[in-house]
Amino acid sequence: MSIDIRNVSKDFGNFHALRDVSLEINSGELVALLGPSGCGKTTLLRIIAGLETADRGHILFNGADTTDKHVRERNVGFVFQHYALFRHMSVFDNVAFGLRMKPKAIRPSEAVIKDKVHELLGLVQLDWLADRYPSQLSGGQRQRIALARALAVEPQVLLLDEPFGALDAKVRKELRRWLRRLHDDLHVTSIFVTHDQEEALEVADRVVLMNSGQVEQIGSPQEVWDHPASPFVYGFLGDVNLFHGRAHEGEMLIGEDQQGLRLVTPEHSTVQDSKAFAYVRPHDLEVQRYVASANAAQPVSGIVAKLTRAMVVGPTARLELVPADATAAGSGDIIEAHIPAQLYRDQGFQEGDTVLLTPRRARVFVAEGEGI
Ligand SMILES: Nc1ncnc2c1ncn2[C@@H]1O[C@H](COP(=O)(O)OP(=O)(O)OP(=O)(O)O)[C@@H](O)[C@H]1O
Repeated sequence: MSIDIRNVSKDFGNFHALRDVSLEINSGELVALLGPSGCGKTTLLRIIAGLETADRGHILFNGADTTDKHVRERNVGFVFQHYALFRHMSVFDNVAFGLRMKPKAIRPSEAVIKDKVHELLGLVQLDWLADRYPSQLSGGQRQRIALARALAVEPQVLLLDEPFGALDAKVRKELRRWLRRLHDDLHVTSIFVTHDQEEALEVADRVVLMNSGQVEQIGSPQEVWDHPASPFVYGFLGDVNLFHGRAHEGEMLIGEDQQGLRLVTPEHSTVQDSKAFAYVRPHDLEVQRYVASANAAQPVSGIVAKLTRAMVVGPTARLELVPADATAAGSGDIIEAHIPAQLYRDQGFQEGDTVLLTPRRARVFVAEGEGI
């Protein structure tokens, strides 16, 4: 089932929870809605489900408007962060619930229900827990049972709202791999809400980045990671350093003229002396020992910084640095660089060293309203 979200807006009083959101989800796709707390992810999910109505816009399932369709007619399965299992029912009865609630005319026989429930419990690999009660399950097991229950009525759309949000990091990781495999087997059109970028990038076919009720970018995990469309997306997807400077005719200067760094930005070739920001991921910063030139007038091509802290655990050395020229980074900002631990040892770096930082890759954004 394809889902077409067309120009959906929703206000709560004076607050704009969703502003003109449009999005097309292909049949069988697994899409992640990703964004910070309060950006409108759950509201959008609830509107798709029919639990909430949009003030403006439409939701189409397979091209047909759902506006007048009750939540029960939409054939949607849900899984929420807080396991909504019935505490007084066994695992078996929880999974059977949706089937037993069907109108008599289409309700399967108890024998068919039994087979179906065991098939679903097998699918989520928990058949051996059929007789237990929810209180006797781990958090991860409860979420898998919640998913089995949602799948029991063969929904055409599966909506998952932070399904693994309450679980610890290790279980979350296991479950998201498991969810991906399950989706590859079943191909139910699924929308997955999360504020965890790693989760979204690992699980989804496409990621929808939301901010303040709007869609900032839609793309495959690779696309949004490699080509963030806005400073917000860059900052939201992973660690990033922000450098301040000015852009002019295809070049950005970070820091003071003689002690700064020039970045070539052909995409801003028409910009005239505008405030600009460069985003650089910690692993895209090259770190070298700094040797001051005897000729003070000779320009330095890089950012001179002091290594204030080094965490060398495992294969990566995570370095915290403070720029010598405070105008290069935001005032008081620490620069983060990640280099191979072996390189750190080979170079004999130590806390307190002065080093030269040069970005291998940077993304420059010109301040809004300035430049072209
Ligand atoms: N029924 C409501 N009445 C008033 N405001 C609401 C209501 N539901 C949501 N909001 C507000 O709308 C905004 C978006 O809420 P929503 O739950 O969609 O965000 P979210 O992106 O899912 O956040 P989180 O990750 O914290 O769950 C929030 O500021 C929230 O306070």
